[in-house]
Amino acid sequence: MSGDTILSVDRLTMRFGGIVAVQDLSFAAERKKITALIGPNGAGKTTVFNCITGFYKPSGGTIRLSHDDGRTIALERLNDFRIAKQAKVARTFQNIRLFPGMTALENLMVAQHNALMRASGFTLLGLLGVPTYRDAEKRAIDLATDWLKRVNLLDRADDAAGNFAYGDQRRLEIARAMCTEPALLCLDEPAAGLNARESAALSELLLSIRNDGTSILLIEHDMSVVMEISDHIVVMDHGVKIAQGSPREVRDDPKVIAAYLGTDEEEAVAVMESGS
Ligand SMILES: Nc1ncnc2c1ncn2[C@@H]1O[C@H](COP(=O)(O)OP(=O)(O)OP(=O)(O)O)[C@@H](O)[C@H]1O
Repeated sequence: MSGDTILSVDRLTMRFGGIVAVQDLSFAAERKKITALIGPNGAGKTTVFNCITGFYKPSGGTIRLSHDDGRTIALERLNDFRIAKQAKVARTFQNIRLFPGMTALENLMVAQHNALMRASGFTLLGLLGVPTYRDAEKRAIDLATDWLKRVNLLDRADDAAGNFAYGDQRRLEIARAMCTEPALLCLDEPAAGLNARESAALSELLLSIRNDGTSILLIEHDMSVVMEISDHIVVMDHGVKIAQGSPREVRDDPKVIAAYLGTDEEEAVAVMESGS
């Protein structure tokens, strides 16, 4: 793995009975960059995410995460809880999974549960008053407040997340993932259901997260977002990688256009229009 690589996927294969959802897929994601995984419906993108984040145990291949302190973690051997905690990989889902009855602030505090429990020494006495716990709690509130500001939801900190507009929920979900202070942020279709103005705000938010030093792996169908913010794009079709490169390289690749044309004309037009 090179010094700049944070995630290295090597010959990843995932079978469901007779279905081969992902076959011998290899790619790398660079540190402090945005890597997009694109492809037509059913290409295998979410399956790759589920393997990286421990929701599926791959049928074959390796997934290595390298931290900037030199530690390398074999993700395919860990469950989802350990991948989040030890490897510091956070993810969002295609379908929003906030706690709808909790306030925006509470959603961001829950994300910091691990750090708070550590500070309590995992005891009730710790929770009740040890200074390290109080310091950790203040830090958690400060971090949550910072993120609410960054996603323009500070004035709604005390409102139930379930009452938020769709675009606001999407941004809150990203803020919640960022409150875990991830090394790698995996976003599964963050622009789904957003209007053009919300998509533009999302692009800006993701670029600012990258510029602050977090590596991002992105699945996205909205080509205006993908082409604008990605540093590197990996294209899948039918479970295999068919192309990779910069947005310009991928946009001009006839294999990519053919893959999109073969399945969904609207998506193909979107790919080509982003290039004009
Ligand atoms: N749990 C599962 N059991 C059986 N088949 C599955 C499972 N998950 C995914 N598949 C199959 O694997 C293939 C890839 O699906 P996947 O959801 O990874 O594609 P995708 O590229 O994310 O698609 P989309 O863009 O529509 O979300 C599909 O044929 C799908 O039906």
